[in-house]
Amino acid sequence: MRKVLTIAGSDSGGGAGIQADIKTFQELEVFGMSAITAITAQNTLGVQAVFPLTPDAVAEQMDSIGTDMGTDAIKTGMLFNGEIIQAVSGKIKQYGWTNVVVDPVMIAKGGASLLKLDAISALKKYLLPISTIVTPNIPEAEELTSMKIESLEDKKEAARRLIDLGVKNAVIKGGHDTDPLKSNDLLYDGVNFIIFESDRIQTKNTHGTGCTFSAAIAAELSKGIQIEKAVKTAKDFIQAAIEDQLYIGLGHGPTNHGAYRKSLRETRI
Ligand SMILES: Nc1ncnc2c1ncn2[C@@H]1O[C@H](COP(=O)(O)OP(=O)(O)OP(=O)(O)O)[C@@H](O)[C@H]1O
Ligand SMILES: Cc1ncc(CO)c(N)n1
Repeated sequence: MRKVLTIAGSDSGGGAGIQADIKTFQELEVFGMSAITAITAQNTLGVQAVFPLTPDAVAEQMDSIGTDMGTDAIKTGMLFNGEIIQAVSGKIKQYGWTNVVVDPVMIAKGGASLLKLDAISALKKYLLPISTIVTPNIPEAEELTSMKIESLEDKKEAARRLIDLGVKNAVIKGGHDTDPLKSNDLLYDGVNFIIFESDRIQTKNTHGTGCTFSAAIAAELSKGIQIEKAVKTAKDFIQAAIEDQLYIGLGHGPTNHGAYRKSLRETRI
């Protein structure tokens, strides 16, 4: 069985972070492992508290995996500060790990900061150059590229700038797009632009969509699947998860991680 490591924050509410990643790995039939960067006290209403771990604590978790089990792919989520980013990048290099998916998590839906502002430069300097794919939403892509994104042309220019930072592929997600009917994602591999179209689902229950999407890409890459196909599966996975609503909590509820596999079973019958 292929193994995938998530390096991310814990979401007590179970919809985002480590919890979303492990559920996604399980559904896509890969063996999930974790290195926790921070513990958040969080629910569908927002983030009540953040308790970061030390860079050494993160590095030791990665050593535990590196010296025994190894991994076929990695996904990074909430990294919180520059010191953790440096520790994570150093360990990825030390173990020569490939298939590195970086979800540059910055701000939670309720506005809480999950990455210190001064850590953005560390992300660009240490992590993006050793990444296979980066998966920003629109505000994150704007931060990383220092430009405003208001059109498809802007998205393409931002994707080009991300590749210039050393990452091999970039997918700019459409969840925060102003288009009321579509939530399209744009993939750029340094040569071609590919648009992954989907209808925008009218719902407030989109907590953890970005975590789930990037975890699904990592799961597929661990199986040796090519980037374009991995992103397509991730897109189908998140579309199914948002569509099959759970109505948990009073705020932005989680998505249903079991929906994609359920839909595959139903089409087989
Ligand atoms: N309402 C929606 N309908 C359909 N797809 C959506 C919707 N909202 C988000 N998506 C899809 O979910 C994925 C994640 O995108 P999004 O831009 O929401 O990420 P994010 O802001 O990083 O998520 P989060 O911070 O909640 O984890 C993308 O594939 C996007 O197109
Ligand atoms: C722990 C954690 N990681 C990522 C996100 C972004 O969705 C969140 N809300 N919480």
